[in-house]
Amino acid sequence: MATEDEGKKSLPERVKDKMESAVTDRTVKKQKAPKQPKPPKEPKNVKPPTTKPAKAPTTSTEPLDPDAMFKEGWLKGVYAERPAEHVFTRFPPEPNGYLHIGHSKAITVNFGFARYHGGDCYLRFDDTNPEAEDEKFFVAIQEMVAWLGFKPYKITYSSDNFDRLYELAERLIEYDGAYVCHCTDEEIKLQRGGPNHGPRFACAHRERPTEESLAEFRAMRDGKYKPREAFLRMKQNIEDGNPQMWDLAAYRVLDAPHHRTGVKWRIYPTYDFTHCLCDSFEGITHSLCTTEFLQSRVSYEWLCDAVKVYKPMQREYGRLNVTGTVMSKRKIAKLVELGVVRGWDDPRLYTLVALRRRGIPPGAILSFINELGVSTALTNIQIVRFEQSVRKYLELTVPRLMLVLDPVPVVIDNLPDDYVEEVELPFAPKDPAMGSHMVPFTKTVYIDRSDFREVESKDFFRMAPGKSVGLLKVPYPVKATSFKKDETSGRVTEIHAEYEKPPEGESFKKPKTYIQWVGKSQQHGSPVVAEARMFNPLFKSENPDAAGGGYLNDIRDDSEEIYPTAMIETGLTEIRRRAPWPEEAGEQHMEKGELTSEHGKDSRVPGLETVRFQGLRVAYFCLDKDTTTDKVVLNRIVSLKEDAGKAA
Ligand SMILES: Nc1ncnc2c1ncn2[C@@H]1O[C@H](COP(=O)(O)OP(=O)(O)OP(=O)(O)O)[C@@H](O)[C@H]1O
Ligand SMILES: NC(=O)CC[C@H](N)C(=O)O
Repeated sequence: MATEDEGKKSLPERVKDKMESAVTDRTVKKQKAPKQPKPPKEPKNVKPPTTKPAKAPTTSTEPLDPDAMFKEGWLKGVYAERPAEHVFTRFPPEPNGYLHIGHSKAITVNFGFARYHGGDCYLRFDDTNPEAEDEKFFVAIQEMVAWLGFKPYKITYSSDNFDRLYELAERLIEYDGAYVCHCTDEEIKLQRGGPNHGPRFACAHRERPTEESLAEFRAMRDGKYKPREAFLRMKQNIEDGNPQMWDLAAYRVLDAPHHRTGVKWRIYPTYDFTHCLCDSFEGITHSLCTTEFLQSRVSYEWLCDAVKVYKPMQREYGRLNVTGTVMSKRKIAKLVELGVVRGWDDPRLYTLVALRRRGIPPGAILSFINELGVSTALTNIQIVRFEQSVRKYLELTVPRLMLVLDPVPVVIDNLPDDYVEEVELPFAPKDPAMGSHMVPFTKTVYIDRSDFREVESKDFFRMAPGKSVGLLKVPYPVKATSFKKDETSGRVTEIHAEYEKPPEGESFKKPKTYIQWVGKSQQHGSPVVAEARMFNPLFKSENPDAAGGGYLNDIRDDSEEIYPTAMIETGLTEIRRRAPWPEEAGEQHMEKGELTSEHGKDSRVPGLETVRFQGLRVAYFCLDKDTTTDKVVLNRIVSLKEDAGKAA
């Protein structure tokens, strides 16, 4: 039976310790400072950031130092530029969709950076676009941050600052840093100049008196204008080569109630006006975002200076993009609408809810991001590389048991009808500390159809008539003697065999191969019958969007293969009881009842996807949320080897 020796840590626990130390307080380098945000001191010597990414091991199975991405490379350089006493970062999603795998990089970078430096990270909902926002996304985003093992210092909303932002907008007008403009989109396009439009030029509104702009801005606020009839523009520097300085919009009129402020506002601040100021209000020391905001850094700094507030430091890292899939909200919505996938959490998608449902442990995602390292370069990663990283993580962590996907009964004729021999199976052959469990070896056992051949051949070492094969952990081999077939389908329905127990004192020839099996014993509750869902990539090509006819024409027919009568041995009961085994940072959070969404029936109970195991010789699996008291449903997390998973 499984040992529960608390004093001595098992291999997975040690591995987990190593991998999770990025998300626990144990490795925090400094004592936590008081939690009041305060502007940091400027560094005396500003060193340029290095763009060397943390080194990822290519062949080693040793887990990488979980803090590598902060200790080395670009993020090390970012800290060196501003070695703040108390680091404050923020993760600022727009609450307009489900997070995807790319966001896990942003979460790990921001929360992880703060934690590594003994600081804090805000979860700030960037909710300045009421037309696209929805309550369900607020919950889903919080849940994903917790699932990855992070706890926000505070959950804030850009909209919390609407009053303060409005005041600063008036101040900016008074400082002659903004004006109310009535130009149309077409006029603005012309003003911006370019090859077909001639030189850049300012519009007439730019020079209107500040009192007039102030009055017009108040009129915008009070409902005088309809959307697009007026907007507040920052008076930046249209001579600058950077388009982010060409008098960007600061406020626009919108006819949409806001989920938090209701109908109080008719004008809403833009991203360019809001983001840097919210960063400033929260005392953010390092505002880490993706490289598409590189040019925005100039307007970010300009605005903080223009309204004379504390200026955080924005730095930009490369996005994480997974190829061979689609991540755009609109495209995923279409797949859901057309019924190509089961929902936003379909295990073939790369949303975080989908990865969770597929059984990917949160620690495997953190470890993957850490392996990739952070630099300013865009990271394009193939699905197979992600899966390889997950496989490596699971290999070191989850328990094993026996499962047959497509079972065929083997009747061992020379055993008595009621024969039951309890056979001990370790949960992790290389790690005795994970313990073992007993499985019933019986007169009828089930093996996988692929492990039997009707005609034996020299190069086949599994079960065939006249050939001996080992059943994992069963003391002696079995030899197939005959088999029955269904004449219509041509499928083998039953195999007969002999147990090759030698006479007392005689030795026996060890078989070349051992195969997995599941015993048949009602008394032991064996087998457990399950529907196994085997997932392959959803798309045929690396770039589904470029496929002829677009991504909808690139969908594989075999992206999901179902084995309706897979069989699992009794070890599942213990793995279920102990789940999550090993414990995962974010999944522990769930047990503490910190989540609020509808995930599972009771969000305080770890989800079914935390019941993970390696089906020996088959693949890594978890329980799917479709599992009920009457039916077990399995998801294949990843195959055991890369090739098996790629079979197209
Ligand atoms: N692929 C990605 N890789 C790394 N970080 C990302 C990625 N996508 C978004 N982020 C970052 O996550 C944070 C919050 O994202 P937000 O939801 O506002 O982004 P987005 O760009 O709208 O995402 P989407 O890809 O869904 O359009 C931002 O700081 C953003 O830069
Ligand atoms: N600076 C940022 O991180 C940008 C966040 C913002 N919510 C966006 O993606 O548009």
